[in-house]
This record gives sequence, C-alpha cells and structure tokens, in this order.
Amino acid sequence: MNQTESFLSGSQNVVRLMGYEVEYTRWTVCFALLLVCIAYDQIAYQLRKGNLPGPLIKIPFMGSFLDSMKPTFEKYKTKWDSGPLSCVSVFHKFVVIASERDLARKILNSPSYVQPCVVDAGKKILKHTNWVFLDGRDHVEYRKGLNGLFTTRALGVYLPAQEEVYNKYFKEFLDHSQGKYTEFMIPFRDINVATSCRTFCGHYISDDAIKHIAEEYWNITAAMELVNFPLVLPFTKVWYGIRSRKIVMQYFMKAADASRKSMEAGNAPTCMMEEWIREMIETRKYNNSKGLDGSEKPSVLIRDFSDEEISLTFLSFLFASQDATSSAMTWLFQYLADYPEILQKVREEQFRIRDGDPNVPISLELLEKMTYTRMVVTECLRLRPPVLMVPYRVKKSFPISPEYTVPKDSMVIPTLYGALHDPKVYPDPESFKPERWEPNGLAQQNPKNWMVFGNGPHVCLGQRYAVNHLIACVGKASLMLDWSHKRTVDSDTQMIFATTFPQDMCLLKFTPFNPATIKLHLKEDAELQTPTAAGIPSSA
Ligand code: HEM
Repeated sequence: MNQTESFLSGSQNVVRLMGYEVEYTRWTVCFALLLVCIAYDQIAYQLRKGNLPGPLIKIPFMGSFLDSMKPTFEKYKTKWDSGPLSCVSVFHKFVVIASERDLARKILNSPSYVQPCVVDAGKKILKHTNWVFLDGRDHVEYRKGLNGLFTTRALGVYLPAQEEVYNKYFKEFLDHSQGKYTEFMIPFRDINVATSCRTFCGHYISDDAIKHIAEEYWNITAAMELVNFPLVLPFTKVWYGIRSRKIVMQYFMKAADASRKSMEAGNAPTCMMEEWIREMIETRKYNNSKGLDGSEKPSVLIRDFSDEEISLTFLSFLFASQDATSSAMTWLFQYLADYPEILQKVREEQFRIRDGDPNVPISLELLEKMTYTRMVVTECLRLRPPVLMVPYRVKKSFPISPEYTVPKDSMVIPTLYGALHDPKVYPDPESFKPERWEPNGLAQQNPKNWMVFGNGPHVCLGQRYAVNHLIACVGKASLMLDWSHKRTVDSDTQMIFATTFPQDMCLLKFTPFNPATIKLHLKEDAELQTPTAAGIPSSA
C-alpha cells in the first residue's frame, strides 16, 4: 500500500518532522486541520477586536449567532452601554457597534468608507440591482431622480388617497375591536401597507391585492434579520422572503404599466408612480425639443426609468413604510391612550383648525396648522425610534476614532437610540413630553441629536411623507374614534421585529367618538359637526 492509499483507508502512516518520526491517521489529520481553523478564526477575531468591549473569546465559527437569533432590546442596550464602540462576531462577520451620537454621525457621513448593507439578507431579498444598494455617485444621481416625489406639492397630491384609506381602516379598527381590548399591532401594519400602496400606486392596486401584499410582505420583513443563516436553503426565512418579493413585484409592475399609460394619455397624477412618470415625460419632451416648443424646463431633468426599476424602488419604499411607520403608529396610539390629557389636546387642536367640522378634508394647509399634533408625533418618534440602528458595510479600513480602525469588510452599525435619549438634550429622556418640542426649546436647539431618520447621504427619503402621514392619520382618528389601552407588564417592553413594537402587541379598544363629549375653546359661532366621512355613527 502506498502512503495515499493507507491515508484514505485510515490506517497509520509515519512522517518525518524535524528529525522526529510522527505517526498519523486520516482522523488525526482532520482533527489537526480543525484545530488550525479554530485557531485562525479565534486569532482573526482577537486581532479585529483589539481593545473593544465584546465577547472575550469567539465561540468557534458561529460566534454570537445564537444570541443574534433572538435579539432583544435589553441585549442591545447592554451592548450600547458597554462603550461608545463595541463588537461582536457572527459566523464570518465581524460587527462593530457605535452607540454615541458623534460616532454614529461620523459613520453615516463617511460614504467613502462605508455603504449601507440594510442587513445581510437585504440584497438577496430586495434584489442586488435595487437602487438602495447603489453607492457614491450612482446613488446620488438615482436619488436626485426621486426627490420630486417628496416635494411639498407632491405630498399634497397624495393626501386624498391617504384620507380615503384612513376612513376605510378606522371602520375596520372598530370591527376588529368589537368593544374589547384586542392586539392592534397587525391592524396598524395593515393601515400602513394600505396607505403606502394607495400613495405609491393609486387605484392601480385593488383592495384584495393590498391585503395580499400585506401578507406577502410579512415574509420579507421577517427575513430581514440583522444576521441570517448564510445559505438560502428552501423553506428558510430568506427563501420565503425572495418568493414573496417576486409576488409583490408583479403587482407593482402592473401598476407601473398602467400609470405610464395614464400619464402618456395626459391625465393628472394622483399617486407617486404617476408623479414620477410625469416627470420623466416632461424631461423627455423638453430634451427632444430643447425647449424650442416653449415647454418649461422641469426643475430637475431625470432620465427614463423602466417598469422594473420603478417597481424595485417602490419595493424598497414599502419596506420602509410598512415596517418603520407601523412601529411608530403603534407606539403613537398606545401613548395617546396612556396620556388621555394629551389626546384631548390633540383632539381640541384638530377640531379647532377645522372650525368644529371634522369632515373638512386633510390638506397641506391644515397639516401646517397641526402644531401640537406634530409635537406629539415628534416626541413619540424620539422616545420610541422605530429604527434603532442602521447597518453599514466597511469598504476600506475605517479609522473611526484615534484608537480604533474598523477592518475592511466588517459591518459597522451606528445606533440612533443613544442620541435620541441623551439626557443633556432631552432631560428625563424616558418620559413622554411633547412640550419639549416647543419652538426654541432645548430639543429644537439640538438638531444634531434628531437621528430618527438617520443622517448623511442616505438619510430617509420618505421622512416628510412619513411624519405627515402619522400626523394626518392620528389627527383624523382623534376626530372619529376614541380608544383606550389595557396596560400589561409588557406594554413598555420593546420587542424587536426589524423595528420595535410593544411586547404585548398593543392591546387597544376602539369605540366611535362622540363630538358632543368634547369641551372646546372654539370660536363662539363654531358648531360641532358629526364625523361622516367614515360613516361612523357619532354615538358610542
Ligand atoms: C417613521 C417612519 C420611518 C422611519 C423611522 C425611517 C427611518 C429611516 C432610516 C433610519 C433610514 C436610514 C438612513 C441612513 O442610513 O442614514 C431610512 C432610509 C430610507 N427610508 Fe425611511 N423611515 C421611515 C419611513 C419611510 C417611508 C414612509 C419611506 C418611503 C416612502 C422611506 C424611505 C426610505 C428610503 C428610500 C431610505 C434609503 C435612502 C437612501 O439610501 O438614500 N422611509 N429610513
């Protein structure tokens, strides 16, 4: 038997090492290789870790994978409290977490060192060609083409469709509640998916399709965990997420096609897709005639985008809107029920700006006047920021502080929570105090801490839309509905499902609101009208 044959058969071999004869078998070689890999994995971890707080040793290969499977707010908080920078390793991924405001801002504003990676599974699920993964100049150029969808004028175009959804879903809230305390996390998500779909695609998406999208998109959100099992095996969360993306894309592709036809027929836009396509048509017209036909130069000249590009973009928008906005809305309704005196002030403002008539439709002018409701929404976003952290990938070694350089190919995660709970800027930071947002207050004077929507070149594109939507929705709800909250030991615990939600899923009871119960400081001649838009009877 030669040496190879004896090795394969598992029988003993002898090799000469530094003058010694060493006996070995196939098993001793495998074991030695395993030890070398473990040692390499450990040494690589220790070298990358340096002096950062983090696990003293890495569990061979998988690191903190089991911990990351069930993330809790408390575990994150412990990590943030361990230092301005800390680290963890999961499988091959080395992760650096920045918990302090200035470090977080530095990361978000260093596009030459970092790029967003959403989460590990993001590219697989949202598709690697999705614009959200573009970097540098390509990203800036693409984003320029989207800015027109969020101008004040465009935001005004979407309001009637939004209000239509609120009216429909407020009725569903009553049906869901049936006079009992019921979990409302899912109905809040449903109203946000519906509002988004109507805002994005107008009536090119049916009510049934909206319900289907809401169900499918759940798989997408569920798969967007900070760290996933690296392979896309059948029936894993990522596998289901990819399957759901394909289904949702079909709806968006059809809507994009219909929007294009409507805009080419010269109709006025009613949704975001149409706004975008109208801009493309205007740019094309201007470019073709070089302005010689007297056509006005559009404020931004944008290129043509295909139906696939449009649909992938709205897929990314829907990810943000159904998840982060649902989280914000859940906390908002919960806090308003917990603080009835604040809900009363919101309600008073909402009646006052409508001169006592709750049926006055929501408009941009009306939104401008909702100053107190805006303070309430702002405070809720501060106290319970839906997005706690934003994962970025390190493109080249990143000297984040004088003492530490984040190695290339690591994940670096700026935390938004710390800045938003900084007691120097928000005294008594764990309390819900809308009045801290009064003009010239400490909170307003420290805009650097306002990190709810991130910062830098990737700052949330939909932030004005999101805030307007939350204000409009809760304002309208205060006119048509009354609601109370059943507090449990878990009501204030932040459960992590991509964003944060109350652990007990928010137990609320909705009843119709009777305007006769409100004492207002309205103008003498203002008479209180009964809400009709939702068809909700005025007596409880
Ligand atoms: C309360 C609701 C929302 C919150 C808290 C939120 C928060 C965030 C955060 C923290 C980021 C990352 C920013 C960064 O990396 O610096 C982000 C990005 C983004 N958000 Fe939002 N978001 C919300 C709603 C929305 C909505 C409704 C839309 C779309 C209509 C949207 C569209 C986006 C997009 C497209 C990006 C990526 C921007 C880019 O990479 O250039 N968001 N959002």
